[in-house]
Amino acid sequence: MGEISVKKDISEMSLAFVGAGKMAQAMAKGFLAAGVVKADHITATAPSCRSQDTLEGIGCQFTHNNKEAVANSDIIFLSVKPHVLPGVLQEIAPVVTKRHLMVSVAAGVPLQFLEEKLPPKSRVIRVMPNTPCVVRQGASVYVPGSHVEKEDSEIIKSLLSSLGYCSESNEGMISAVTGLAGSGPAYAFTAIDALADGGVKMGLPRELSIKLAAQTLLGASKMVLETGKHPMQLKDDVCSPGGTTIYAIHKLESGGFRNLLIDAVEGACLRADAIAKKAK
Ligand SMILES: NC(=O)C1=CN([C@@H]2O[C@H](COP(=O)(O)OP(=O)(O)OC[C@H]3O[C@@H](n4cnc5c(N)ncnc54)[C@H](O)[C@@H]3O)[C@@H](O)[C@H]2O)C=CC1
Ligand SMILES: O=C(O)[C@@H]1CCC=N1
Repeated sequence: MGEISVKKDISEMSLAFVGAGKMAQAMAKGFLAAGVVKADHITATAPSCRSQDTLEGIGCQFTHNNKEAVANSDIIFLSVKPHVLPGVLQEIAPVVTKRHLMVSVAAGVPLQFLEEKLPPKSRVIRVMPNTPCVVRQGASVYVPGSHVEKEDSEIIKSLLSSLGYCSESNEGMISAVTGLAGSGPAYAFTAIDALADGGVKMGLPRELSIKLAAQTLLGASKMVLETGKHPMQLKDDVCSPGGTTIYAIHKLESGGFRNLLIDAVEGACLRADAIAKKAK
């Protein structure tokens, strides 16, 4: 019953994205693809007109007026860059009321900072999404702030679940989530491009090479999620004794493949922590 009534409510709610860039567009398109929000219930704001055509093209409203967009909406996604957020919070704070559920997707900006810049008792949720939510294969985590009610969390969980995997977490984990899942699509895109380069080097046409690389990562990911088997067991199943794969794995290990990926997640996580320190 809870889920049905929450979904019914959401379809009547109005959403504003303050900041109309890549993350906002990915989420807006994902929500529309999922059918959880009506296009004309979404407004996005930005100082320039760069994303106006794209957003209006999918039926959303676009404006340069942050305060007006906030004042006229129920759920506000703060989707500007972290360094822009303090100024935006100062600008919109006078129009934020009990009506509003404020949702920040900004990497590294702590809940305490957000709550301090908004009126007392503002309902604030911190989310770390990723861009694959545009195809409803996102991976996101949300952390409720001090004044968030159970129904607020349910609404956000329902919205984010429509974009892919989502779970509630605590703020101590969010930098690590950022390093792994928020930034992670960029590692995967780089891996796909590099694998495709390998195919091209060995004579495959570029288009086929990219398709094979992307589908191979997609298939491997689905096997991990759907079989429940450990990734290393699945890896062993591909490595025939004395076969081709174990020669490739040896190359990857010699080049520090795992260390590099661990370093990548750590690097992004530490950067998120550094942004958080600056916000204090
Ligand atoms: N791109 C990604 O994969 C992810 C981004 N995020 C977070 O999402 C937020 C936005 O990132 P992106 O979309 O990548 O950046 P972006 O640069 O594509 O978008 C930022 C948007 O904010 C607008 N903007 C700038 N100043 C503004 C102001 N004063 N008022 C209203 N809008 C303003 C820009 O015109 C632009 O539309 C960041 O805080 C980032 O940490 C979180 C997870 C993943
Ligand atoms: O690179 C960034 O800072 C943002 C946050 C996570 C993914 N993109």
